[in-house]
Amino acid sequence: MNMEANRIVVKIGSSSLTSDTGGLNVDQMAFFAKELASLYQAGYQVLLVTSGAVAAGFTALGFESRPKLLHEKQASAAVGQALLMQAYQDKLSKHGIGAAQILLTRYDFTSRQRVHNASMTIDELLKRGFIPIINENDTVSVNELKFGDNDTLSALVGNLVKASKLMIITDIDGLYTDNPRSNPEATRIDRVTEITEDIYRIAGGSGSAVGTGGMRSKVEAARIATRGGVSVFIGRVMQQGDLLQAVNDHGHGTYFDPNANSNNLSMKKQWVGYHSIVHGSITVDHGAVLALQKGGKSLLPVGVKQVSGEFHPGDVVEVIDENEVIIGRGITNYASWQLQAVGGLSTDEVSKRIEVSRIEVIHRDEWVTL
Ligand SMILES: Nc1ncnc2c1ncn2[C@@H]1O[C@H](COP(=O)(O)OP(=O)(O)O)[C@@H](O)[C@H]1O
Ligand SMILES: N[C@@H](CCC(=O)OP(=O)(O)O)C(=O)O
Repeated sequence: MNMEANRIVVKIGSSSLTSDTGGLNVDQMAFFAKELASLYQAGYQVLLVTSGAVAAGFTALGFESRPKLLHEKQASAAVGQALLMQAYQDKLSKHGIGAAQILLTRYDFTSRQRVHNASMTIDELLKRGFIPIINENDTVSVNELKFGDNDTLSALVGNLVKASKLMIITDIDGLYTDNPRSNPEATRIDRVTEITEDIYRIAGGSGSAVGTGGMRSKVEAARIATRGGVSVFIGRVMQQGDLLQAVNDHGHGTYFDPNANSNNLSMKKQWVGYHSIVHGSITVDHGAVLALQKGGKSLLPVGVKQVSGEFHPGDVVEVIDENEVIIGRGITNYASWQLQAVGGLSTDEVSKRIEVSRIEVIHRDEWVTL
């Protein structure tokens, strides 16, 4: 087993750690600490992505239910994050394991230098036998509190550390054909080999009273992680030993196979596809869509129909088809004004009109299909 094959990212949602009325469920925290310890003792390097700061903190601040306003949630997280870490440190120490806090924002992932630094810190902690405990830096992170995206965060972390598995632990034993809370006829899907539009559709909207992401954001996380070559489990861990069993493919939940074509996306492609800031968009014709999606080809000016936003060579742009569906992202070699002038023209025509360092609008090595 190489180092990365040994790495497991476990994501635990608010609903598993806190009560519906807020506040930490200390017994649950002790239970999860034991479950994490069992992975650790089995020889895995364990990383935890935990939610629960807002849910842990809002009652202490005097709110009766999860607050709605951003600054109220941020204040709750400031209180709750400390409680959360204190509880993890306390419970993990009973198993002789040290806990380290890492708070990240989506913005941190947009900088390759910050990503690199986070990755080096994590490596060092793992080398020294600590469990990195990661949460969104809620007090400064606007997007997280708007979208409750710790599911996405766990996928980004899984890809960043090249984990072999991402275990998304929630209050339900997997993805069902419909929300089982509203439809008792719904049945569980045990394995997903490809995340299709249908899978998204059945994942529906957001979930419990304390959580925010719901099943949809978990499926989205599964898509990002499987795309990066990471196997994903979404499910429930209730009895002692369940987590290790789930890691060993016998869990109560849904397994998502890693994308066979992912070839473990390089750090650069991961950054382009999932972390970078998009500066504009390029609409392309049907032929270009096929060339990019199926043919593994570069985007040439001839396929460009429309350009929006202002961007420069080296910026990341989104590519959309004529129905405005996003098909991927890549690094552009053209400025937006250049592309506006030569979109739709043949390569010969382009070189007669403007000077660019590379004739491809987006080179296939700098392209990620989404
Ligand atoms: N198709 C589905 N299958 C399973 N759960 C679903 C589905 N659609 C919606 N849900 C809801 O998603 C919830 C889990 O999401 P959430 O409450 O955000 O959990 P967490 O706090 O663990 O992130 C479930 O409790 C369930 O109500
Ligand atoms: N970072 C936030 C996560 C918010 C949240 O509820 O997320 P989740 O339970 O994963 O849907 C927190 O710690 O409260």
